[in-house]
Amino acid sequence: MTPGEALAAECARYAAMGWMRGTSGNLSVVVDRDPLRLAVTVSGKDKGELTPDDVVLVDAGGNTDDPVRVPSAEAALHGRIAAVSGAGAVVHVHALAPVVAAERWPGGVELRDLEMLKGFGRRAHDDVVVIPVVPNGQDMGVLGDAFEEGFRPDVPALLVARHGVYVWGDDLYQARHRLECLEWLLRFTVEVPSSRR
Ligand SMILES: CSC[C@@H](O)[C@@H](O)C(=O)COP(=O)(O)O
Ligand SMILES: [Zn+2]
Repeated sequence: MTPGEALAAECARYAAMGWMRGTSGNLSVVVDRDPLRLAVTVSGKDKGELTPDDVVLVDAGGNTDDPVRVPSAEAALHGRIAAVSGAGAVVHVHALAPVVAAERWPGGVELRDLEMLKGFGRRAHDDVVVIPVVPNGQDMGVLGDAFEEGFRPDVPALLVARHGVYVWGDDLYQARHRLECLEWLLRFTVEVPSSRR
């Protein structure tokens, strides 16, 4: 499967889950490590209707020499995440639970004692996972700095307040499973009162 085919198929899956409403969200895969180059989804299109042609090659700063296609407005953050974490794929969606969780716990969202943590690469018990939260903004350099400041190699996710969630992994498949588990974990955390957790 080409990067374009894989990214379009993955976007269709997330869109069907209601996580890419109104053209929101963007996905990328690393196609070269040195220098870093990524295939990223184009900007502004309905992510549930992408074709394999709707991806752009960008450098670590999100810049492209493609004369036609416009890369995601958030391509530079994908580049920063891939560079810092070593991930092979980065996914960003606008699911609601991550944003509600970031709103309630702006200093970081704590997760513990839940079986689904295993799907996020952590232990179900005796392990506390804190998902970092950074303020939203339109400057990807500022967002990237905030991400890097709170980066921990064992937490492959970032919540952007009043915006959405980024998750990464070795490939799109691992990133998907981490995202699906994290969304479940955050939904549980916002819906169950702290006295019951
Ligand atoms: C509903 S607009 C959302 C955008 O501003 C942005 O946050 C987003 O996720 C998609 O941007 P895009 O440039 O299409 O990749
Ligand atoms: Zn977004």
